[in-house]
Amino acid sequence: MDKLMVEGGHPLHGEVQIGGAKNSAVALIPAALLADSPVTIDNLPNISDVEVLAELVEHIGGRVNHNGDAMTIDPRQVMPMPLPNGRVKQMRASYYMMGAMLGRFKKASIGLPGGCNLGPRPIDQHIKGFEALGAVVTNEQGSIYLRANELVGAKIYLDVVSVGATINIMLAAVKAKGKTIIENAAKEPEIIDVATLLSSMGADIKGAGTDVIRIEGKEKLKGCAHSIIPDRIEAGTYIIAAACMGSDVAVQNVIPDHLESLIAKLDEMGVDVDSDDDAVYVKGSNNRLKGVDIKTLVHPGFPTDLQQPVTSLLAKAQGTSIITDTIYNARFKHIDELRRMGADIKVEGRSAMINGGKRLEGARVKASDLRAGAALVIAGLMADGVTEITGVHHIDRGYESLEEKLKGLGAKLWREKMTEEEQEQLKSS
Ligand SMILES: CC(=O)N[C@H]1[C@@H](OP(=O)(O)OP(=O)(O)OC[C@H]2O[C@@H](n3ccc(=O)[nH]c3=O)[C@H](O)[C@@H]2O)O[C@H](CO)[C@@H](O)[C@@H]1O
Ligand SMILES: C=C(OP(=O)(O)O)C(=O)O
Repeated sequence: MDKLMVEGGHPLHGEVQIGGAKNSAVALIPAALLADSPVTIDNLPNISDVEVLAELVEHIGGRVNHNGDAMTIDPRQVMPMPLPNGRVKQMRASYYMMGAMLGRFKKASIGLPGGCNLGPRPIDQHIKGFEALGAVVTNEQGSIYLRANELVGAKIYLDVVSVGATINIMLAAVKAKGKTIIENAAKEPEIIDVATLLSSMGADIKGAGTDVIRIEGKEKLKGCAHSIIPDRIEAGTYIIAAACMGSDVAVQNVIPDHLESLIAKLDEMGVDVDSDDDAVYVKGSNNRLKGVDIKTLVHPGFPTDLQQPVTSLLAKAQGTSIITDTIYNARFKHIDELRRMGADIKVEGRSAMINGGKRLEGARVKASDLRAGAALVIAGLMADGVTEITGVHHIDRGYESLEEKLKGLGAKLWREKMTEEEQEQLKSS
């Protein structure tokens, strides 16, 4: 087990290239199972969530050829086998195997998904959608069983705007008989990306990216090639790091429109930030950043996945900031760790009150989840001395080549093996 060491105080400058979106990749790989010939996905991020999904696909008979940032999935030999609990629990998006297997075989059995622990993350809306399409869904001893004689299109109103439920229902509905309408659908760019892939496979989907998606089911879908959109959350993380530490940083291969809510908040704080077609340019700032209030919302609002990283920037800004997470009720595990580093932050309910402008000091901290890890890396870049971050496997779920990319910008960070004693301490903490 590794820990990540970050030596603070080194300014960032230069260019960083952003990879493909994790939250697209993890849906596109299961989507490929719906085709009757190979699907090639390009611009795949090199992250552990992608590896785990590829292993799941191979476990049920799929052939996966992973070469750099391209993956070809041959789904022809896939069988409707149960999916092993262990791997499924390592990530959230293994739930997309339900929609894909249901669409293809009219049945699936799969362990309950894992992913970041951010408070309760039910999947009732996914199940509501599958049931509306005609599936019988049962939950037995921690596994979900889905079975349908046939899938028939339906009108489904989501009680909660859910990215996962929207995509999962799309995956099953593209192979259902007749028309499905998803109302109150999520509008994240990754949903459009999944719809683009499915359309290239021959699916008939209209309205992805709006809150009403209309799908006309097809009997057959074919293989195709697809390139993933850039990861707006990875991009946002580097933009925030640059705002904390940058002199002149270009964050390349992004879709700036996907980052509007972040860029607007940075503007409000006094960060010098600019963009063109596929890059965002940040000029770092000194002590003149102003605290701001932020509320996370569904897209196009401020993304919850940047709530934790941006908290580290707000800890630097002068004055008081309040950040409220309306999506998750317990996404604040990074706050105790930031406090260990000297930040002055209080949590009340779904809000964190940040009294900014305090100097941060390197400390031993624990990444409890993916974006908590990102927040701690950013804090470590700003802090005096060395910050030691454990729980690095969370970071590896979603950031490709984090050290290399940050080192390329002038940061100083490295991995060290944890001693047995440290590993024991981590397990019991
Ligand atoms: C793999 C992936 O794409 N993960 C993203 C996806 O997660 P995920 O798809 O899990 O998130 P959802 O959009 O489904 O969840 C949003 C909210 O709805 C609630 N909910 C969701 C489904 C459901 O059936 N019932 C229910 O109550 C959740 O508890 C949460 O409070 O969108 C989240 C919100 O942008 C992001 O933080 C995650 O990075
Ligand atoms: C919450 C996240 O991921 P997941 O849904 O995969 O746990 C995230 O990417 O910030």
